[in-house]
Amino acid sequence: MKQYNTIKAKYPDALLLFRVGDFYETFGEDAVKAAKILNITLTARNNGGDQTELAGFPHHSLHTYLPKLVMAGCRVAICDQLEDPKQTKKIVKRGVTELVTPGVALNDDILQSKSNNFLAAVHIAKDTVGVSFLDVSTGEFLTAEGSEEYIDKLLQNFNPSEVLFSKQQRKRFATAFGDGFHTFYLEDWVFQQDYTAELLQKHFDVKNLKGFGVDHLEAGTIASGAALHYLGETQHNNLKHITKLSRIAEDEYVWMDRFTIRNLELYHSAQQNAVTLLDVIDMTISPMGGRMLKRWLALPLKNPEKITRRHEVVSYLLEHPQWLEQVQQHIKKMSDLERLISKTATGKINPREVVQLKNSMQAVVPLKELALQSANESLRIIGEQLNDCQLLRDKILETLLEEAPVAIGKGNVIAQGVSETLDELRGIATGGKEYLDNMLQRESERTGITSLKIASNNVFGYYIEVRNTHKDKVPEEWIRKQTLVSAERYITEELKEYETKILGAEEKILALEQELFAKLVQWLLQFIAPVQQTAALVAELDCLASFATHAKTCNYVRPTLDDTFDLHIEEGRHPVIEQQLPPDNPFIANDVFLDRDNQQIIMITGPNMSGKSAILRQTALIVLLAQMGSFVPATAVRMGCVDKIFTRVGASDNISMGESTFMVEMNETASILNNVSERSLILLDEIGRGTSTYDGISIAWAISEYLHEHPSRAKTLFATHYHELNEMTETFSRIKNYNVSVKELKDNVLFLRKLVPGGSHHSFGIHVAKMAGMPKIVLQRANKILERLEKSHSSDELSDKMKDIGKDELQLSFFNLDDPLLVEIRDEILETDIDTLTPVEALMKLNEIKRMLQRSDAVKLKK
Ligand SMILES: Nc1ncnc2c1ncn2[C@@H]1O[C@H](COP(=O)(O)OP(=O)(O)OP(=O)(O)O)[C@@H](O)[C@H]1O
Repeated sequence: MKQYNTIKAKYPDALLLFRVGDFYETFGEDAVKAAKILNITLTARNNGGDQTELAGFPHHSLHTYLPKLVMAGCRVAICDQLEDPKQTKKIVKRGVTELVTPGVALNDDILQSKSNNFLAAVHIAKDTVGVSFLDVSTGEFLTAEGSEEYIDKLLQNFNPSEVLFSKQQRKRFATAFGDGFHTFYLEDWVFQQDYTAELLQKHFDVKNLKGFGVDHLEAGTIASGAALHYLGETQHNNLKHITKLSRIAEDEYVWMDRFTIRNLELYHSAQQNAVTLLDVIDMTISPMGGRMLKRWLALPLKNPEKITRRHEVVSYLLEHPQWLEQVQQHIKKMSDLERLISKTATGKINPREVVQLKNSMQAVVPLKELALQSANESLRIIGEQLNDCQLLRDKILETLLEEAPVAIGKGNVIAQGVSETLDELRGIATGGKEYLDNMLQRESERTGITSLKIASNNVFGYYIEVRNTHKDKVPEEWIRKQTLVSAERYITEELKEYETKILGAEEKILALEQELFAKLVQWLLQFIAPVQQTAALVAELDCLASFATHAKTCNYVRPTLDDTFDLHIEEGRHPVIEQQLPPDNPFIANDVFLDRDNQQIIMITGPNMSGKSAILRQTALIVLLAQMGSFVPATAVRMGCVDKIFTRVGASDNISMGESTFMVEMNETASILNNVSERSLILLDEIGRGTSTYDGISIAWAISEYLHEHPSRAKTLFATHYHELNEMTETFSRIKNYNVSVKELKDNVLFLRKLVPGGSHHSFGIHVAKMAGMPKIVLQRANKILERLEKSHSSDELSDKMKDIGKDELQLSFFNLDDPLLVEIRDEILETDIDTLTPVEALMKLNEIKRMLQRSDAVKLKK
């Protein structure tokens, strides 16, 4: 326990897996935690008078248990035996060989093939924030600097598995970025400029970081240095695959804040099992392609030339289906090149994986040829840059056996002809066995014992076995070693001699194979950069092929980019919803036209559930897909590139997320108004409904007016229940009213889901309340009130009608219901003094009552 305690003291924050013989053991609090997470037995043992908890598992089960511990958020220190217990009489030397944390993992069981596993470090400086993202499993190392909002967006995009910051910034981090991450703090001195710069320069073997274009990002490089420091702390010292530090160029990508990313459900959704855009569009074949697609989705391009180049390739692939198929066939043959080469660098690659590396690079040969032959220039450039690393392939081919096993140390790894010594030893090992066979035959003939057998076990080594019936024929010089029920086992001088030779040879073979394999892995290190570059190009091809496949399957078209500020979508569809509707309920396509001169802001009114949000979101998704380089779900799209996408959803949609409502909504809307640009696309969904009707309308009105008057004239879609906003078109020339049409049936509505010009006059909340199962009596009453109020055009008429309704009449049985909102609605109606209201105010009051009914519906549904 003394040795355990010394080691444990060095890793107080980690769960220590302590190798004892064939087991990994945990003790004390670690054992309690491990037993709970792994569902293994917790026992206790006496430790010098004290009881210590103990839980363990066989060492070969590490790959099953380790991921569970790490995914539960544990940092796990693996303490191994550093010497062969057989070779020492003292306590075996032990030491931590790896510290696995959520953000620093190389284990295939922990990593997801189509997702990066990023470790992030954040450094909050005086007037900026620096961030770094490092995936030790692929070698990607990125940095950026900017406002808290920007860093927050990047954290959302890169979704790191672990985030580091300094001890003194613990609170600031939580305030700025929330508590949704696995976090770990490092001592403050790590986040010092001198220390981190020196660490990075030493790692990259450079005098300064100018070559990476990041030297001006002080906070960013501090964060990067801290991430690198952490790798050292977690015993990851072979990091040759981290070959560069790249800047995330903010100005190259479309800006989307965390709210937009979440609201558009690009790659994660607040609802469990909800289908995301990535789920729908991802048709990549390779893990590196999958990871790149996710990155492209998080960082859509702004530069029209770069986007057009991707569109051109997708067009080419669609026009040449055979070419596309062949490309995909070759990519299919490749393993995860990025992770294989990272494993090579970290020394964690096994023989079978080295063969996979060779076979993957082999598939690059025909891929390169295909790309070079293509008539598309971008593809030819990819072809030129693809490096099939012939030297690497030849060397692996001649060094390793094609069927090399996973485990080194069990033989059959190194090919014939690599080492003369190895071949000789193999000759002895197999020749020795042959000799034993000859000996068996010779001794059988000499002794006349027909059932002689030569075998071996761990205790006696090789022996000759004689059944009891032949015992009397055994020669004198044989030495008896073991007696069984029906046989005796003997050894002979000759047998011992050959055994030594064979066993010696086998041991030497294994040691030599290990040595030769290690040498090969070392030699492979020179190929890190070309393999990484090739992997990135294959990933790019895979993404473009995925766009083409998806475009074909789902009938997407190529968008046309121009340098206008327009957005013209003809028959646009929502890429996710259209996939989920049953065949008998096809998606209804809609046109959306926005520009800066005539139709800058579209007010979309329409009943609940009519499809307003779908139109807003599909517009953003079409723009995003186009700027990623993908084709789009529409019949035609012409657009100027967008530089920022803002989405805001009125607070009541967020109630379920438990956010403070109206304040959040206003804060977020304010941030749009402060950041809006000429090329921004703004989607506002029911903004203002988190407060009373009067406030809500006023705020929605003021926001729309601001956007209209703002010199940026940013394109805006505003979905709202407030029909009052339709009046804005009279004053503001670039605001246009549209509504999502419905057909009114006798006592129901039919959703046509078509966006048509003009405002709408009802919100049909009562119909939706009916659909949601509101008690009939409530509905009847609501309809009656609605009908009378809507017929009223003048104050007098309205007040008469309201008087007509009569307060006594409102004392209905349905108000005895438990729903506190219904009681609130009743009070609202009873307290309304209709005589004091103007017609508009009376109508607003009515709307408020309707909205309360809808909210009541929401409460009911939630229950
Ligand atoms: N164009 C369409 N074609 C077919 N189905 C659609 C279409 N648009 C929306 N839907 C379906 O209608 C449902 C409601 O749409 P959506 O959430 O956009 O309505 P909404 O008008 O925003 O409602 P609310 O005002 O209550 O938020 C969607 O979940 C989808 O299943």
